[in-house]
Amino acid sequence: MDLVNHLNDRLLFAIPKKGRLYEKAVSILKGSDIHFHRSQRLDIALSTNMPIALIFLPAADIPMFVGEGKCDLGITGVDQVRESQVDVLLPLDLQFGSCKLQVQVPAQGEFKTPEQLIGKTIVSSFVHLTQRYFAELEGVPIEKMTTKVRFVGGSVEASCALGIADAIVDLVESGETMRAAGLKDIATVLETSAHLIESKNPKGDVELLQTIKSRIEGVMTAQRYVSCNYNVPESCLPDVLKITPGRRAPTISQIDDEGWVAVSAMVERKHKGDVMDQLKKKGATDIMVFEISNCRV
Ligand SMILES: Nc1ncnc2c1ncn2[C@@H]1O[C@H](COP(=O)(O)OP(=O)(O)OP(=O)(O)O)[C@@H](O)[C@H]1O
Ligand SMILES: O=P(O)(O)OC[C@H]1O[C@H](OP(=O)(O)OP(=O)(O)O)[C@H](O)[C@@H]1O
Repeated sequence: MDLVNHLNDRLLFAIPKKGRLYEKAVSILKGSDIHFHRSQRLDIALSTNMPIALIFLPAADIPMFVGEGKCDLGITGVDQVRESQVDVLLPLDLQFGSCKLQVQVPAQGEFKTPEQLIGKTIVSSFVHLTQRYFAELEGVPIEKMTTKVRFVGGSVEASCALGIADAIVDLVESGETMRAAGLKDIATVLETSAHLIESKNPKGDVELLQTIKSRIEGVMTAQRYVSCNYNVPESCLPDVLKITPGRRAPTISQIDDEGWVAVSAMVERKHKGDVMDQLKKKGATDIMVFEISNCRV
């Protein structure tokens, strides 16, 4: 199939081709009912049910493609967007790929603060963010800074042990990689998570773009909330509605039992245990929690 000619009338959506963000990005596409089949080794997949082409790219390259309007939408980390210095919209925090870009030094070494690293050598895959951070620390423009920043594409954590860096700037989530390399963090340059990113000059159909955004927003909401349903004496309503105010408002229905009503409300998944305990104490019965498989908000 001549894939390139099939791209003309499609909205182009850039997806990380591998690494930390890949699985979750693909599961968001699935949750959004964007069907596709990706042939082995091909980095372009045409959606089989929507006029969308998925372009699988390295997470670091996605901001550039979206920033230049070559792709209309993308999924990547805020760290990659800031490092690329491109101007894109960030309409949705996808709430995965959360970590921090941190200044790390040998745990047993002499450096305790980032100021002590002024004039030293720092190794990172994020050279622009590192330069900007140390230039600000020195209070001078990047061209005048004395701190040296060197690029390494991967295994940055080995740089201090190998004698090519006094400190590194790298991503930290659990801290395991950092500790295993004998390093500790002394400052945070940036907090990041995966976001939906959007071109400021989209070439694709704007209505379709809105539909995709709304579907992804629905997937995020479905992941964040559960539906909580219970029966309660009408006299207890003021108390229980304080516990389950819902996203907008709870649904209250009459039931075939004099003086009783049924309540249905969206509850944050992380609070569901507490909410059920509190409802029981305030007189609710038959309390049930259901998964929301999808929704539009
Ligand atoms: N440990 C982590 N925890 C959470 N998110 C992370 C972590 N490491 C990286 N990320 C996020 O995932 C993005 C891609 O990182 P990843 O290491 O998967 O890159 P990659 O595309 O596989 O490239 P590389 O080949 O350079 O490793 C990062 O920019 C960051 O937003
Ligand atoms: O704090 P932690 O939970 O240990 O995570 C941090 C590590 O995760 C990332 O690398 P990744 O494992 O994705 O591999 P990479 O070095 O090939 O990018 C990052 O570059 C760190 O090395």
